[in-house]
Amino acid sequence: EITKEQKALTKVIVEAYNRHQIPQDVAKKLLQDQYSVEENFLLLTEMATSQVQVIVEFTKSIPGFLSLDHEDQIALLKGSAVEAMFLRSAQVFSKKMPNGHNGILEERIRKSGISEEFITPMFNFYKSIIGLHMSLEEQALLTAITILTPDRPYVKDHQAVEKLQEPMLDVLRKVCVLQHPQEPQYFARLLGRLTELRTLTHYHAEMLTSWRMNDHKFTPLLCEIWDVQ
Ligand SMILES: Cc1cccc(C)c1-c1noc(C(C)C)c1COc1ccc(-c2ccc3cc(C(=O)O)ncc3c2)cc1
Repeated sequence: EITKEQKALTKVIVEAYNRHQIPQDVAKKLLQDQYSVEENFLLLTEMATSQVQVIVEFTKSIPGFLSLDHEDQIALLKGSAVEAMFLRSAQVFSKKMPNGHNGILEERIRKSGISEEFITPMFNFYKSIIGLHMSLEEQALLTAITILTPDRPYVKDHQAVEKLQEPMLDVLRKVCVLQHPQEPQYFARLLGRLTELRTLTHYHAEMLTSWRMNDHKFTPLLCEIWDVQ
């Protein structure tokens, strides 16, 4: 069923996903005890900056990515960073973190100057992802598939990106059948999450605007990837 090549591809993606993580000293900062809106915003900015670096390194490990047109590489990263971070931060909530990160991360996000109209869809998404109980392979493959979305803005060579994304979709479909035999629609549900992620990217753009209106500062890396300031 799963070919040798597909096994090898999954192994490369899962290893890259495991290798590139937020450094524990950055993650531990979530536990410090200041909980003001300002403090939470600064902490989340630091987490997001570190997470973007992790996503860039993970993306560079995706077979074939570095052979894409360089401007397309940038367009794919800019177009998928927020979605990859939603997926990644969702894993924090679903892993019952030993040091209780998930409750703390949720509390800081809820108190960081994000308006209620975005908080609701955001945590509905988190709930729906957690409810899927994704395996590590599924998380890693879904993140790679999200990054390799051909129809991001400014991508020139759609076909080259499709050629990388399709084998990932094929192996994810087979992994889902193997790991959720009792749920034939599981793969379709996973892809449905990617559609929901697109709407969150739209909300996120508005979140950025409202933060900027209240004169919140971002790091140079976030300004570059999100085209702000
Ligand atoms: C608020 C929001 C929601 C979703 C996506 C984005 C980009 C934003 C968002 N939008 O803007 C911001 C900042 C700039 C205020 C954010 C904040 O993003 C993040 C991104 C990632 C994480 C993150 C990722 C992995 C972790 C691993 C571990 C561990 O393994 O122990 N622990 C903590 C971790 C924290 C937290 C906040």
